Amino acid sequence: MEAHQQPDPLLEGDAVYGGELVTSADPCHPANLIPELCRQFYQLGWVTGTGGGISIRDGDSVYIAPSGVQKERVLPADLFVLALQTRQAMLRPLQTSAVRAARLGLSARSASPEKHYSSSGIRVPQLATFKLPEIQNEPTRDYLPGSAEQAQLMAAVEELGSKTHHIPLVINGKEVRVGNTQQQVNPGNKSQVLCTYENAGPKEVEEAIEGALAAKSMWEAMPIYDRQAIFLRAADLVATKYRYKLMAASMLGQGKNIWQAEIDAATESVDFLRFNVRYSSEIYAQQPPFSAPGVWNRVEYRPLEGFVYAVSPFNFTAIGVNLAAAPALMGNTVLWKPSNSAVLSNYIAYDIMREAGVPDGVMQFVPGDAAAMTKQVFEHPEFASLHFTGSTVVFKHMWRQIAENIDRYKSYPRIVGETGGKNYHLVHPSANLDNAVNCTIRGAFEFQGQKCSACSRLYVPKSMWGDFRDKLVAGTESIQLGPVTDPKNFMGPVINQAAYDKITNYIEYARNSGDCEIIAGGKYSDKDGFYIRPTIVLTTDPYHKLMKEEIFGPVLTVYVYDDAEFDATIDTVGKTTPYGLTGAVFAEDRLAAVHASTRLLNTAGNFYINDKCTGAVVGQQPFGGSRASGTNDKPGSPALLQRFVSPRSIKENMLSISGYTYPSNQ
Ligand SMILES: NC(=O)c1ccc[n+]([C@@H]2O[C@H](COP(=O)([O-])OP(=O)(O)OC[C@H]3O[C@@H](n4cnc5c(N)ncnc54)[C@H](O)[C@@H]3O)[C@@H](O)[C@H]2O)c1
Ligand SMILES: N[C@@H](CCC=O)C(=O)O
Repeated sequence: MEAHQQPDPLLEGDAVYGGELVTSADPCHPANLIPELCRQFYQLGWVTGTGGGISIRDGDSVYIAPSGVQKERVLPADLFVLALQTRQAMLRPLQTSAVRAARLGLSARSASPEKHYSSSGIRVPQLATFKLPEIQNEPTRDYLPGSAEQAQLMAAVEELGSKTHHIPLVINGKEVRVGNTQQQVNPGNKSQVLCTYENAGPKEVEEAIEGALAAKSMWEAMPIYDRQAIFLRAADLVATKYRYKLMAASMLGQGKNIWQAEIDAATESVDFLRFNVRYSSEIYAQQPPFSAPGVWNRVEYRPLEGFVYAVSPFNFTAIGVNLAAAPALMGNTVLWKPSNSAVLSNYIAYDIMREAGVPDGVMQFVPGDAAAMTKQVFEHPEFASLHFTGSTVVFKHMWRQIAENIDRYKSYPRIVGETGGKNYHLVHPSANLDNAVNCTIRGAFEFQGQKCSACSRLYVPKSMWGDFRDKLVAGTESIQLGPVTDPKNFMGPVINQAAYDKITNYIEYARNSGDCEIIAGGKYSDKDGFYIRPTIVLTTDPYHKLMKEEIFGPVLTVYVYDDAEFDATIDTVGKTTPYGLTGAVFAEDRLAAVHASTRLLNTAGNFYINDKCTGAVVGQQPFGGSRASGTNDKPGSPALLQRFVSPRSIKENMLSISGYTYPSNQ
């Protein structure tokens, strides 16, 4: 490096640094950092004096050194500052984050942590151990007829639906239009186009990956309190300013009625954002309980090396929020590919997080061709993690793709996926009948059965079946089905033509099966929207196709067992499907409940006693299943966040040793 002989333009006034103009009066200007750097160099024993100092510009890079320092000791300025601030040597000697980001056209906000985290030159970014605000579940609102909240929500629905929105890609903070667009329609009214959205091609995916990698060093160096503040702010924005807009998009776009939109888009999104913040603090606080005399042991929770790929399903807006936000909170940068059937709500959620302060490049919003984009992402050497929620078949396919690419990767990718279910209600003869019936109607048919947790198989003892059937069928037939814009409707449309065709094929299969009888519903129409009546199938075969496969729609299949066969039925429940997501036992007899709970240990990651098998609440029932239902990493708990960090243990020795021999050598 010949830079020592060059004049130093940065000492002479304004300069471009990290892609942005800084003035020499700015405390973050490299020149103003020199005295502190000299002091640090002195402490490291690299120089004998602390006076003087120069900054050196060499091509794109900026270097800092005290006067007369040996050339090989010179470090890039931004790298050294980072090292001081975070006490980590993030060695990227050839390309500093600032230069890399500047080349990609990112602003210095994404590139130069020292400029944004210090107010007076180099400072330790953490000057206290802060106490978080108290974190509680966001209260649900009732939206009673005639209430102001219902009126405001419906006004938001009206406004959002009054035009076709255009959704861009967002890469490195820039809205990108590629001209290759698709539409998202209202599933309850197919003629209403809610939005057109851009589809990322290979070029945009590459830019999104490179931008995420460039933003990484800035984001991981941001103190956890600042990252937490961003997501707490996002939670508050969802809970207040954007609550109705986000709900309206989930109602119109995903066919949710008011209640279902409230518990998903509003409260669950808020809960994920807030509870994750609390969990991140709990994780950071996990430190070795013991340090030997003269030693300080510490653990740092590093984000993963590389980028995270978040792929979200259509059915929960909140799940999309969590898939992108959870890894980001822990210091990762993320590509978020939303479902084609939920682009509008997911984009609104994304935009809220940007407004809350998520910096450019940290979360890239990239709808697109799922298969092509995923193939490209999985071939990238810095792919660090898949954060997926969706169907089992897609997840298994992705897992195989990752395995095929394993030799390309820098690290073993973390594969996190929550997938399908075939969830059960097992009713014991001692159960409270009305409770079991009503829980089953809700569990099977709310949101049209399009919850991974939805009850889709029911086991009832013969002694109860007469009354049970009457009440179950009467209740189901009384369900109002129609557009979600009418608050009276308990059910709305299923999500799209493919879902409609799949579900109605199952209904027809049952109609034509000798061992099945349709005892409620069975009717459907896709004339205006994708409407399917809640359907109950009674089967005499506990291993019938409809008892085994995920239908993901409003179809419940019932098997009636002999009361004396409760034990055998427990075994049947456990053996019927490859899934293990949710399940419930209904019993007033405590021993029966305990017995079922024990024997069904591995059949459900979320198990309920005398309650429906849906409706897990963040912070209360961490969610997820095992077997074919996923990796059970429990979104809504600290366990999930642990998947997005790679801890580093640090042992610091306070005392020097004076020789290498052991006492026993003497
Ligand atoms: N266990 C859980 O927590 C949970 C929660 C919600 C939904 N789900 C499951 O999700 C499914 C319903 O959601 P969905 O219909 O959106 O699921 P899906 O699997 O069809 O799609 C999920 C995501 O994967 C993408 N995708 C589809 N094909 C792909 C491919 N070949 N390669 C890469 N990506 C691909 C989609 O575009 C979407 O973004 C159900 O099976 C349900 O049980 C599970
Ligand atoms: N968390 C939800 C399910 C999410 C899947 O669709 C529940 O418990 O009902």
